[in-house]
Amino acid sequence: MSTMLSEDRDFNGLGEQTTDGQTRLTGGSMASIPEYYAGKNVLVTGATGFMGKVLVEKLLRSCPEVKALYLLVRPKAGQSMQQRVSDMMVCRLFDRVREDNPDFHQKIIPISSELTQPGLAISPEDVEKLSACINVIFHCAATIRFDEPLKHALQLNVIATQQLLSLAQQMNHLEAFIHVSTAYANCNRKHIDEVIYSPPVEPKKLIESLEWMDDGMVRDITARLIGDRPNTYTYTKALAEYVVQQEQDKLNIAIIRPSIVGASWQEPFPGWIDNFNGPSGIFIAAGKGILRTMRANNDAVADLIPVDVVINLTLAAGWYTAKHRPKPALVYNCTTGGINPFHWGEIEHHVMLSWKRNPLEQAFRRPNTNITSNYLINQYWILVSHKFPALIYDFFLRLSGQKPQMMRIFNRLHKAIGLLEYFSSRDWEWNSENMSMLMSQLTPEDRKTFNFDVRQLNWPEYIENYCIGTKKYVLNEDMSDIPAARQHLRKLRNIRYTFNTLLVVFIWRVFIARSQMARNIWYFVVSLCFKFLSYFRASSTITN
Ligand SMILES: CCCCCCCCCCCCCCCCCC(=O)SCCNC(=O)CCNC(=O)[C@H](O)C(C)(C)COP(=O)(O)OP(=O)(O)OC[C@H]1O[C@@H](n2cnc3c(N)ncnc32)[C@H](O)[C@@H]1OP(=O)(O)O
Ligand SMILES: NC(=O)C1=CN([C@@H]2O[C@H](COP(=O)(O)OP(=O)(O)OC[C@H]3O[C@@H](n4cnc5c(N)ncnc54)[C@H](OP(=O)(O)O)[C@@H]3O)[C@@H](O)[C@H]2O)C=CC1
Repeated sequence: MSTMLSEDRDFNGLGEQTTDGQTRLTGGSMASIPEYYAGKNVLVTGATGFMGKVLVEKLLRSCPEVKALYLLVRPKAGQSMQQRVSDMMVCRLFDRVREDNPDFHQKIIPISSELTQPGLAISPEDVEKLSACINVIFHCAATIRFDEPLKHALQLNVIATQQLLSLAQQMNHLEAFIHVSTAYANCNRKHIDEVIYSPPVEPKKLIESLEWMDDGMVRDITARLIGDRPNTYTYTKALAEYVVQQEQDKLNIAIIRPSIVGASWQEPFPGWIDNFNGPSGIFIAAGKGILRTMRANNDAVADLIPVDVVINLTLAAGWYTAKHRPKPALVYNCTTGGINPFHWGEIEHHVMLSWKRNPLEQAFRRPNTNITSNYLINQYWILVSHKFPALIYDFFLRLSGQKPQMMRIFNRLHKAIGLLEYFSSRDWEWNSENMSMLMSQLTPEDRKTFNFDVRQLNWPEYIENYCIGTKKYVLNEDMSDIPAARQHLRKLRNIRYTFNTLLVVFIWRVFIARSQMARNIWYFVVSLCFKFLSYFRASSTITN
């Protein structure tokens, strides 16, 4: 890989590598990223998802001469694919593109596709159209659920990728195929290089075996199959990388491996986020005062990466792959830990600070989350700070004739944090040399427009914008309501003080009623207080 890199660096804008490994001199300086995408037809899968949307927006905004974006979209939840794409384009994420070019939607061509179906359920006419015009593919679609049944995860993350690769081979003008993987595809290793590791099993054999098994049988063998990986997601993403690698002789391929993708850092505006995945749901649950404890290692690196950084790198990788056609295919570990590390303990601190400054509306309790790596301590706080308040709250809901709901919310939260704990309790080392190499290949202008230099990332500022982003864009809360949210937190504090005082008095009353010793202590403390009071009164009378 390192030989490959140095060879690539030598091109430095002077030549291109052809598919048969020959270097063809182009004799001039290399086109910038926007110049490269000008006039190109780009195919995007997963465009309605978190990262796909940001990719579409950035491509339209920073490469305004791109010819067309073909989006593979399925109808969902009673909405046609056309309706879904129209809804996507009116969302706030596209405000800046809309300002620059109100007609940007004309460049977007939705193609009906259900990736889990044979042939991706693309009509023959559309296949013909795509085969004739597509220049670059960005494959973002995947199931990212950690509890996905193996068969479905395999269908979408592996088989659909295989089918897309077959389609790509029919495309006459394809210059680059960019596959979005995850930095955790090989999370069973501590140190992860920018190489494709041997798959845990030959994907073809697994696909054939699972074909005849019913869901129950697959469920029974899933744990054995995934082995030391935590879920079917990371397992199938590892298989998908291998499947992509198999085609590297026929296509110009790159694999992007982002770590934990968070809200945007700078673009299109700081803090943009639209989902509860990964840390976002945790931050929100902490801000609402629901999450009080979670298992995480304070000193482990929290490898968050802003979504705009990932997308800038992905677009740059598309440009580089098309121009240089590196063989073997390059893998880009898109991570922050080795360059600008930040730890879960620091994240906790800054998230709490941020919620103090910009509280969420209608919090259940005052935000106060603590992370611990100790299982027993965590279980204790779950009982005291999650289950006990939930029981009391549900009891009052029942008394007032309403349906109890808090315990149900906590059960869902516990399921979610149970699935995330694996990632917050360990740390990994990723080699990210290719990210640095790619940066060195950009023109100074592209380095600004497609910035993925995470050395400049100021974590406290980023975390604050991230929390504000979840408030504004996920929960649709208004920033002007912050004074009311603060007032609500003060009310909660007073309720808590009153509750604690009543609890102490109650417990003490029970003790006094039952124990002579408790009564003696009580009389002793009360008489001591009286003595102090009369001493202070006497001394203040003398000084007056
Ligand atoms: C404060 C300090 C803290 C510091 C420590 C922080 C530690 C953080 C650790 C984060 C580690 C993240 C690691 C990720 C690593 C892999 C990265 C990737 O490659 S891949 C990327 C990572 N991949 C992932 O992150 C996927 C992980 N997620 C999953 O696998 C599943 O969501 C699930 C199994 C957790 C829940 O399944 P299920 O119970 O079936 O629930 P559904 O999903 O069906 O959602 C139902 C509805 O609830 C909504 N909602 C959801 N959450 C929340 C919330 N917290 N609240 C409120 N609402 C929430 C949801 O929007 C939906 O609404 P609607 O659409 O119905 O209106
Ligand atoms: N988010 C993260 O933290 C990370 C994500 N990644 C990778 O980045 C990529 C994008 O992730 P992200 O944007 O967060 O994921 P999302 O869940 O937000 O988006 C997934 C996309 O895939 C599409 N999709 C899912 N199933 C099908 C199907 N059967 N047919 C057609 N389209 C389908 C979804 O479409 P629909 O709207 O119709 O459901 C959606 O557009 C994935 O490959 C993921 O592995 C890697 C590291 C971290």
